[in-house]
Amino acid sequence: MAKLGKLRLGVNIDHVATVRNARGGDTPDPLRAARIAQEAGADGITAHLREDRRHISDADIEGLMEILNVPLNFEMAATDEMQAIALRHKPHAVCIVPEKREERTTEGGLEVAREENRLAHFIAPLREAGCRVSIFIAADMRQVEAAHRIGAQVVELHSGAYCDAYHEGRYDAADAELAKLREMTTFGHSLGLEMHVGHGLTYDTVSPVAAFPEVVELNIGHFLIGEAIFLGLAPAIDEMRRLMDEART
Ligand SMILES: CC(=O)[C@@H](O)[C@H](O)COP(=O)(O)O
Ligand SMILES: NCC(=O)COP(=O)(O)O
Repeated sequence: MAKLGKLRLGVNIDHVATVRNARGGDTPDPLRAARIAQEAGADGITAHLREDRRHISDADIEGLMEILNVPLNFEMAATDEMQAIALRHKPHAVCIVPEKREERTTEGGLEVAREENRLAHFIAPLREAGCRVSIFIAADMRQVEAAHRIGAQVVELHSGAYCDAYHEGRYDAADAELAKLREMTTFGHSLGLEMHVGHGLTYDTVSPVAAFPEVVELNIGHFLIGEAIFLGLAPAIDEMRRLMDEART
């Protein structure tokens, strides 16, 4: 069987900032994590500047723009405040994600189909500024089509439902979620979208997703930062990289 192209690994460093913010000081430093991640072979760094600044801060984004040699994937809600920040920094990629203040994490994908007109106008200046615009959505055909219609270049499919089902032992549901992800990566690719997947991925769940031929990037954070406590960040990334490469063979 032919070997697939190399899959990019974007390391999300949000939860280094979560630990830092638990004490309100400077450590652990997300910028240090980003440096280690890029030295360990991360192909990009992902950071989500939430409206409530619960983890990543404005200063973190500024620092990342200064120090990174790999692309920054800047995750943000579709608000005027975030658009202005993105236009000031012009990161390589901007990923538009849904946000609810009270949620524990990003629970679902963006409702693009319901807000097509507003989102098309929202992303236009980001594209004009040279950012690759990515839309974080559920594996749902209506949303993939809408993301394409509004002019997004990239779609990131939310893998949380698959990972949750797997880790809760609901294997039939996990298989069903995986099948949706598989189908929508093929469909999105057929429309000319660059296909990414992310959220909740772990060593146990990454391989089937990494084997999807049309996927070019996985964004993984919470699990890697957790593993870093036990293994160190570089070895945790190495193991994820190994599993991804193995799945591509
Ligand atoms: C958009 C996404 O899936 C992640 O970047 C996630 O938002 C990380 O931050 P939280 O864990 O605060 O949701
Ligand atoms: N966009 C998903 C992401 O960046 C990482 O999500 P998680 O691995 O922290 O759940």
